[in-house]
Amino acid sequence: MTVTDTYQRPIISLRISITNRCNVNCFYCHHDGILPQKYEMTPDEIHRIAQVARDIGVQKIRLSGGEPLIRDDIVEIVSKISSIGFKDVSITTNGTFLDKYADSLVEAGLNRVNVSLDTLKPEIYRFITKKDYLQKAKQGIIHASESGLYPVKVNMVVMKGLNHDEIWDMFNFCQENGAVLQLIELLKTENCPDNGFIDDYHYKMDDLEEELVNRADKVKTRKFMQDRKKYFVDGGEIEVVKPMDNTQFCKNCTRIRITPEGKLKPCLLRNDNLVDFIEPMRQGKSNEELKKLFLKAIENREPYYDKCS
Ligand SMILES: Nc1nc2c(ncn2[C@@H]2O[C@H](COP(=O)(O)OP(=O)(O)OP(=O)(O)O)[C@@H](O)[C@H]2O)c(=O)[nH]1
Ligand SMILES: C[S@@+](CC[C@H](N)C(=O)[O-])C[C@H]1O[C@@H](n2cnc3c(N)ncnc32)[C@H](O)[C@@H]1O
Ligand code: SF4
Ligand code: SF4
Repeated sequence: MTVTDTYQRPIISLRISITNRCNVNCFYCHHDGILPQKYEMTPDEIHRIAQVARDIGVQKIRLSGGEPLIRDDIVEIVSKISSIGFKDVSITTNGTFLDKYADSLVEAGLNRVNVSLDTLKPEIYRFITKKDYLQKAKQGIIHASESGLYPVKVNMVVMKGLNHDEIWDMFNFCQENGAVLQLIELLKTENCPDNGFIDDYHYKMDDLEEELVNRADKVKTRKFMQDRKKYFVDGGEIEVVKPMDNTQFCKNCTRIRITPEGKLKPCLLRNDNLVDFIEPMRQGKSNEELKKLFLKAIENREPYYDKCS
């Protein structure tokens, strides 16, 4: 059974934000749209949430944050989720702990990772993250590929005047390491730091997409993945994530989220329609009652760039 929202969008994927903590400090970070949090859920609580999600037809789990690999119990969390039997269990990470964890995560049942890396230049990496972890992040990607996680995607937020001239170098790095390149539009959410970064660095991806169309041997549209385009170039793959003002993107959104404090979050860009899940769960509600909370959150879903425009 798959549940569909009032806009006929099937809910296929749950994104669990397991922490808002991070070991780096990217100046543009939207923390997956989540406001500052005091608490984190335990591995058993995360496991139960995933079970209820499975019961309402969710097929894919993504762990994100903050930096998910900052949690000492990350392997236990992945192992508990994987034991449920999802089609796909993945993590989005800055990669700096991947060298340490990749093998244990594979053993725990993780299928794949997206690793965020915006630049191959040490000084730009430091400017973006305030840390000197470029080598660690690159090593994390290399180790992830070698450990059998597949596909490994490299998430590159494209920024005007900062890294937009590095796209093809990054593509070469991905090609060398068997990774897919994912080019992401810089986005502002209500919890983003108010440092004027959009005015300074927002890069319109239109010219780039034109170049990709010309260079690609083949283009695919990922229907249940927000209608995203995937370009096949010189034996490699480049995906483009361009959400801003994109009604097609929201029209094909099939994901729901949960915050580190256990509130169901119907949309990345909103915090006014959350549904508390953890308190009822801690009070001992049955799976049937908890399923209703998922359905309530799904009922709250609206395509953001349709309603707001
Ligand atoms: N507006 C919007 N942007 C999103 C959403 N999900 C992801 N993004 C953007 O896409 C970027 C990449 O997200 P990831 O966590 O790597 O996952 P993904 O690319 O959505 O998922 P896969 O392609 O399945 O690996 C994030 O940085 C967000 O900026 C969403 O639901 N809405
Ligand atoms: C919030 S991070 C959390 C996971 C992990 N710490 C990481 O960096 O991959 C998830 C993704 O969001 C992206 N991201 C963060 N802030 C963004 C913004 N303002 N616009 C677009 N993408 C952003 C990051 O590059 C990363 O790929
Ligand atoms: S690594 Fe991820 S969570 Fe940490 S600051 Fe950067 S984008 Fe945000
Ligand atoms: S409705 Fe649009 S903005 Fe909201 S989570 Fe889905 S794709 Fe993102």
